[in-house]
Amino acid sequence: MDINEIKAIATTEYERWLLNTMGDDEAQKQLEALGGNQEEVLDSFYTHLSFGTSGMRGLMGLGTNRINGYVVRRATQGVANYLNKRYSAPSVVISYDSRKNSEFYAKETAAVLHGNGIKTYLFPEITPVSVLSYSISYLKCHMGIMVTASHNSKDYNGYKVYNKYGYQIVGHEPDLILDEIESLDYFDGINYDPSGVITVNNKVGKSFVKQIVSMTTKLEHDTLNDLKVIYTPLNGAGRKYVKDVFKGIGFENYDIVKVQEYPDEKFSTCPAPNPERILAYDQAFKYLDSEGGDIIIATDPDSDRIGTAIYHDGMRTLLTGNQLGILILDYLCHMRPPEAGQIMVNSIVSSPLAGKIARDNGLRVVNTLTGFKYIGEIISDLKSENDENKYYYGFEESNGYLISPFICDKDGVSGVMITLEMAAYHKSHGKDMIDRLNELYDKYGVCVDKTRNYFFNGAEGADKMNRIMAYFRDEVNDSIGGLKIVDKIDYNENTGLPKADVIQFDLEKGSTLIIRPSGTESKLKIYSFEATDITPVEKDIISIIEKFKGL
Ligand SMILES: O=P([O-])(O)O[C@H]1O[C@H](COP(=O)(O)O)[C@@H](O)[C@H](O)[C@H]1O
Ligand SMILES: [Mg+2]
Repeated sequence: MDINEIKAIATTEYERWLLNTMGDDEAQKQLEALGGNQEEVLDSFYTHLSFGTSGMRGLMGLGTNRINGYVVRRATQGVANYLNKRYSAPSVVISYDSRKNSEFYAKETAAVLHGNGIKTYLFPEITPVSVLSYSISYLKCHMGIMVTASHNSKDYNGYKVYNKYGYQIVGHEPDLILDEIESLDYFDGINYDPSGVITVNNKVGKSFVKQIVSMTTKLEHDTLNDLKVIYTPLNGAGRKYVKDVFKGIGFENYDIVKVQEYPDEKFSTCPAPNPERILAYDQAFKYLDSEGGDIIIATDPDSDRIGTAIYHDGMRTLLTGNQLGILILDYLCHMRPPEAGQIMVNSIVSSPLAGKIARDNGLRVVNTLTGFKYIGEIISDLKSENDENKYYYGFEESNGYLISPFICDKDGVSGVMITLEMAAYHKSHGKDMIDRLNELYDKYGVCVDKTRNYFFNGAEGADKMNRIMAYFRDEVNDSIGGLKIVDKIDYNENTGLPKADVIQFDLEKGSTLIIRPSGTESKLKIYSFEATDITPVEKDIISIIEKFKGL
């Protein structure tokens, strides 16, 4: 389809929405405001939101390619139809984070599910997504839904869907649910009944915290409390649970960044509430500068990502998701050595250094595609064979960690606990986290990892990203930036993993480059792992991307 046909479809759909939202004054106002901007109409209506790496996610606003009440209710009606066909008496638990409209969409989701005769539980307040995952088995539900756009900026929202095992839907399930959704209209055939939704009681959360506290590595009280932590929930759902875990393990030496302690739907002091980005630590560093402290720990708004930053040699230093993953692995191996047959699971974009350390400690390493759902699937398979003890640890590059198979999703709350214990342990040996990392580089070889993001907005951006991927797939075969390509893996071919739009280049001198479009944001991600300086490679890649950007 060429761009003019796509524009025509978007305009027709826009006009249909104008007609069908009569009576909804707010929607009419927003649609009319959109009307003057052709590009906005195109982006809002050129496609229907679909399931990406982590559910349905998009900018909030009116349109089929946006998150709004109409899109949420239609998606939920599709989910309800799917569940009612599959189970005789399905039940669902719903949670939400702190962003604008999250509570409203969660309530709309509950009303539609209940309107379809589904037993529906709703958390009474903002709750981490890992608690939602936990609550699915606790409440014996068939599904869980979390309203969140995770770490994205304030204008986004989304809808994560969990299966009855507690990980985000994978394989054919998203397609089956999408088929149901796509057979529906946005304005008709949606059942709705907000009465009779059950409020989740606080036993679930208490049991979750108890589980986490039982996973502590039990440092001496003084060793633990010699570390001063500045914690920021980035205005999200982590605060209450993290505080309860601190209490449970006897940790008192912390401050919470005041301006980020409670929800602020504008994320005024952290416009990018993403623990992967140094910007997110700005307030926490200011706090540390005035109040003192050893490390900063941050969780994202739905509290499944966690990151950490310190002053090292006087410089503000953010650990990458891989570095933190490696340090947690190293610490765990020291405190509770792996048993024979145990596995570490990580994604294909995780640092090869983690694999080296894991193997050296007797672990078997299993790689998955990007998306913690694939790690969750492995845990769930182990559970179904009563083999969950084989799971030792799992992590992914984008700041997701899980130190025990007590749930099937990454968890920021236990992540905070283990990070603080690891840092306290190293402090008691006169080191900070970077010192320990350098020791690991000395032992296993340097592996510098970097993830670069290139944003491409809207319909045209999506098209450009496709063309860039095609270019790397078809045209780049011999060398990049003067380094010879030793091996090239296209994950769209048979690699033993599900097919995915990912290309990996193994270069001479032990470097690796991986390119893929993000499944959660409109951007291309380029990951590099280098044993050597690959600045020329970086330059080459950037010039290719810039060329396409300008086209
Ligand atoms: O947003 P979160 O914290 O749920 O994190 C989500 O996005 C990450 C990055 O995905 P992508 O590279 O496709 O953008 C995934 O690895 C993760 O498993 C997923 O849950
Ligand atoms: Mg998140």
